[in-house]
Amino acid sequence: MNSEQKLEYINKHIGVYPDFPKKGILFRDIFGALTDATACQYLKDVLLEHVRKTNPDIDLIVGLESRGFLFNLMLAAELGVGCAPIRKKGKLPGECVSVEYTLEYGSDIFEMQKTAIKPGQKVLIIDDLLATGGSLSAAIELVRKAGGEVVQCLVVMELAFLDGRKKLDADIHSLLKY
Ligand SMILES: O=P(O)(O)OC[C@H]1O[C@H](OP(=O)(O)OP(=O)(O)O)[C@H](O)[C@@H]1O
Ligand SMILES: Nc1ncnc2[nH]cnc12
Ligand SMILES: [Mg+2]
Repeated sequence: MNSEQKLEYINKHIGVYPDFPKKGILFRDIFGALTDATACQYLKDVLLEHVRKTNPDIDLIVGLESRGFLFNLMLAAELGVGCAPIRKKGKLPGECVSVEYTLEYGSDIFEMQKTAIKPGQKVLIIDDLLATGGSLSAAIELVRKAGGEVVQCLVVMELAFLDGRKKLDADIHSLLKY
């Protein structure tokens, strides 16, 4: 099975919920795919294939709470690098950098530990979905504030009609576009 066929299979298993969590939002639920054993395997395959093909020079994977965490340890372990979290406010101990942001259906504060990134480390940021780009934009800012260099941002799904990538000054990659 090639990567396009695997992506088609994954796409069929992603849940689609109108008006969640707010009226007018079409929610794309990655967890819907994860209950299927084959979709789990294919997600791992296509993400790794993508990173190996684009071959970014990276030292660290940074995953966004919470759905980004589904992928950051897996990618880090397979690629032989470390991983670090960006979390919603108040969850991380020690000194943190923080950024307020808005997303498609709300707003929040993201934080990252100052010690998570060694000066100049090259970072790949991973998340499940790019919508308005508010979350990824905040993540890029935090990685830079913490002393890292953003080499690539990777998401499984991109809501391309929202044009979120327009506000992101980094290399953005997505596997499924809507
Ligand atoms: O491009 P944006 O408009 O910023 O939206 C994208 C973000 O929204 C969702 O996360 P959410 O904040 O709902 O939290 P979760 O991952 O903890 O479910 C999704 O997992 C992305 O992280
Ligand atoms: N439409 C959507 N579906 C799932 N997660 C999201 N995060 C922001 N917008 C979203
Ligand atoms: Mg999220």
